[in-house]
Amino acid sequence: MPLIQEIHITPIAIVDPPLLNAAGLHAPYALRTVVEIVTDDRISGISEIPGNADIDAALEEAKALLIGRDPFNLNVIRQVLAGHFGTESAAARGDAPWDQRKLVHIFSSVEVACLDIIGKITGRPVVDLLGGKMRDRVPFSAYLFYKFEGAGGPLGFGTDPYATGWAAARQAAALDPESIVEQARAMCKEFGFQSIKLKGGVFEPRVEVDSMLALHRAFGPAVPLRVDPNAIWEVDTAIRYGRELKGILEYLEDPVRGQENMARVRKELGIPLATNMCTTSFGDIPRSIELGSEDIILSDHHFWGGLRASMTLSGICETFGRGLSMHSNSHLGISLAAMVHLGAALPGVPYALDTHYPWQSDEVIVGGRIQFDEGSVAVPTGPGLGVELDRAALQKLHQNYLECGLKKRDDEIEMQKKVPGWEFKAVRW
Ligand SMILES: O=C([O-])[C@@H](O)[C@@H](O)[C@H](O)[C@@H](O)C(=O)[O-]
Ligand SMILES: [Mg+2]
Repeated sequence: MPLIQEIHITPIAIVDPPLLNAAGLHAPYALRTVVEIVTDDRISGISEIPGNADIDAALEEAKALLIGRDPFNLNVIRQVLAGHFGTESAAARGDAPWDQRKLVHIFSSVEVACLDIIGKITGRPVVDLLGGKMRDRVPFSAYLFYKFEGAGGPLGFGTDPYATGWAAARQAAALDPESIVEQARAMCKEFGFQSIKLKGGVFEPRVEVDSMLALHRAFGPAVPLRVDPNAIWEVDTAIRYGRELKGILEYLEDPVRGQENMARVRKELGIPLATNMCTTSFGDIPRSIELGSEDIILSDHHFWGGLRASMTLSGICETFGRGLSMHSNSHLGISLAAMVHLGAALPGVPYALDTHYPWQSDEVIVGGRIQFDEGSVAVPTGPGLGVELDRAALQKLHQNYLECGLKKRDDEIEMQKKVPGWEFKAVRW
């Protein structure tokens, strides 16, 4: 029986453009942590999670609980980690209840790396360990951002992996409806996406609704649209502007903060609401059902405690008539591969999944960037995740981490560097 012998935790910094959101501005680097677990018979499994020095320290602490354990026994591993880190309540997590949870992040990183090991031992792809493949290709959506001009990182994108207009469009500023339409055209041309999401919460709702109307005019009714103001609107604002968007949106994502407010907007508007901010853990489900706070839960295996937990969530969604899709943050190919295995195992994928991947240019896997074909990614067929760590790239990206000085994501501070005095407001309009 193979046992966990080594755990390597490597924080990395990847170039990220100056993207805008309700919390402020993306820093020139986004942080990720790559975890590698090695068994005593030298089988290695990998995973990638959002980077944060506190989570990295907790992962270091978890090592002692994990070394010597059977990577196949994920149930015991989770129980041991839960016993140590506890389950943090939403109340304890304050204003951002979806974030900063040690247990979900740590277990997700350990689970994905162990599934990679199990896949390599059994010779099966991770999707098979999740119950088997329902589709060969997983569809993703274009993910547009208002942004300042520039590419991020002091060296810019370096050798840009994208040859088409996307390389230029990714550098261009996008601060109004016209430039958002241009960004959408370039991104869809490069990746073949067939649905479009706009990250909102940046400008006053009038501008953002006009951007959605411009996208609708440019792409027509066949391309599903979504907008995500990251819960920065008042209930009345969401209802007023939501009415204008009725008929052109596939769903409206987190227009307002909290399950009660989401339920009020949903009842009033009658258009599907999606969330990755109000129902964000299993503990939130009973209240979500009671109130009817959303139609679609945007899962994320990094935030819901792994791939198998996301399968469990899918069953709950099916039982209670909720849709399920996927949320994303800035990420590389290890996370994308895990998302694709999960997306292939889900019983249905009625909505194209979110991914920030087009905004990144770095990669940490052998063979470079994962390819999209007509907006979809083919499910890797090799054993485990089907992607291998590029150790030279890992070292380079770790060096970026050491040099960039960032220890956690803070979009508010980044925005203040551009706009002195700018302050985050949980609800702005
Ligand atoms: O990267 C961003 O700016 C996004 O706003 C991200 O932080 C969100 O978590 C996410 O993409 C979302 O759908 O809310
Ligand atoms: Mg969202």
